Amino acid sequence: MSENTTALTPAEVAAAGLADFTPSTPVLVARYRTDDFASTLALVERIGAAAEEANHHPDLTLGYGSVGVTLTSHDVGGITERDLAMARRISELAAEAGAVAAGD
Ligand SMILES: C[C@H](O)[C@H](O)[C@H]1CNC2=NC(N)=NC(=O)C2=N1
Repeated sequence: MSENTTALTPAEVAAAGLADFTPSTPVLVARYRTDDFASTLALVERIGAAAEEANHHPDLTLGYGSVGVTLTSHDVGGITERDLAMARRISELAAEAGAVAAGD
């Protein structure tokens, strides 16, 4: 396999000594389509309440007919069980709201 199709390990990336670039932390991402801004805002409100209850917060991108969700555990710089649990909860809330996950 050529060197252009082999995934580098984090150590190999670090050893590259790149000047302006750093590896990003692993994240979970989802995108949900909604009917309009008001329904997106209502879903964001419910996601926010769940995040406050769990004390584990996603990054959200709110749009007219969609919301983007990114989950990672900032304190450890990676994906933890907290992210998996919040992803499951957000999927439940989106389904209850009739929001459709991109790719579905
Ligand atoms: C002080 C507070 O408990 C921490 O900052 C919590 C808040 N919500 C959080 N959310 C996420 N995604 N990662 C964290 O590490 C985190 N830490």
